Amino acid sequence: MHLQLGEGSTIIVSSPEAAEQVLKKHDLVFAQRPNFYANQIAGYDQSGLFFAPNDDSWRQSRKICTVELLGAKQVRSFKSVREEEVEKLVVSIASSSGTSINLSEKILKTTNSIVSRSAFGNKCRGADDFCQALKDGNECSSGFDLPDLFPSLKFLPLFSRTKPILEKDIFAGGTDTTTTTVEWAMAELLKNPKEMAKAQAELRHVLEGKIKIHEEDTHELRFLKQIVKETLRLHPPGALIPRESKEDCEINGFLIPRKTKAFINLWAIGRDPRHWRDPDCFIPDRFEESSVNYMGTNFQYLPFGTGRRMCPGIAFGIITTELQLATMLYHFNWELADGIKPEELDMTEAFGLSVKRTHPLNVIATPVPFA
Ligand code: HEM
Repeated sequence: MHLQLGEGSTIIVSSPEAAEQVLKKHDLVFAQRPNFYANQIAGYDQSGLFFAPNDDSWRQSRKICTVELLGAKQVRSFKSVREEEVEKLVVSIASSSGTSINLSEKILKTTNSIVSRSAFGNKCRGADDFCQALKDGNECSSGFDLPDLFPSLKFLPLFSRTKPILEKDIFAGGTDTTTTTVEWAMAELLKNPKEMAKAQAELRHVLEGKIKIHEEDTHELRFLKQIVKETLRLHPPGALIPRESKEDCEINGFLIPRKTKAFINLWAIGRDPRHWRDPDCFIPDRFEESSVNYMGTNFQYLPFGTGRRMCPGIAFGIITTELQLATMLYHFNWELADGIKPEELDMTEAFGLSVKRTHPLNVIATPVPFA
């Protein structure tokens, strides 16, 4: 779809086939992000990684990100942080058991603590302000400190330019997307009690009365992993990936001029009826026998994007999501607050940079005695 927005051309890419053209065949042409006015504010004048132009500084930043911060070894090294914060979540939910709680808020706080402790070594000064700012879409006034968690980074060339990434991109990118995923997964499970029961049966069978869930336990949770995949198909937090062409190219017989903005519509791609049976239904089982994965090679399923600008935080995002979900489902039974029936749960999506729920998830949690 072509939109003429002011002087610039914009294309919306809504099919797996067209996404493959843009993100694979013309990957290098579309490795830029558009420089919107909003980016200049939210993206700190393109100084962060997400909105950075495709240049040496971005390459250096990305390397630091993938090797020093978000590589498999680094992600593993933050295991105790994730487990501690998720344990606090359990305590916090248990303290309000039997009464209505705003689960969206609790998930946001937990993810925020996990990401900030991993990125900064301690809880973000003004974490509550930051959570509020994420909810409101405003700028956080508190600012962040970068302690000496990664002292070696200071000696890398361009460190002063990459510092903002550690401070803002990782924090904001990691918190918002992961929170949204956990929240939608819980909402879908509350709306689909059969899937909830199946997930809890798997957990209680695999964990067999364990008091505490460790990250390794999630490896065996096949159905839980399918739930996360299905949630990201229906609710990709970054529903529109922004890219821009750096030179003319041809796609499906159309000339796409230089500086055309392209939005890859992951939301539409994940619900394409030519590729997905009952596309609007939450059916985690569809991934049972499927080889479709997160790695960006299946163009009908791109929740983390693909190519040069693909998300570097997949491992961090997935384990944080899985651990929170597994723990909440294992330790508690869940129902919707205010007498709302599963089929009545409002699933309206809010307008914003990431696709969140319009209404918070108000629930009642009952602790499971054996857990
Ligand atoms: C469920 C969780 C997450 C989802 C669904 C997600 C999704 C995405 C998507 C769709 C993109 C754009 C990719 C493209 O243009 O092809 C992206 C980029 C990015 N993500 Fe994530 N993300 C998640 C978690 C994280 C986490 C935990 C971090 C860091 C801690 C992170 C950091 C980034 C960064 C820095 C970029 C920009 C990469 C670049 O432009 O080179 N993300 N993410």
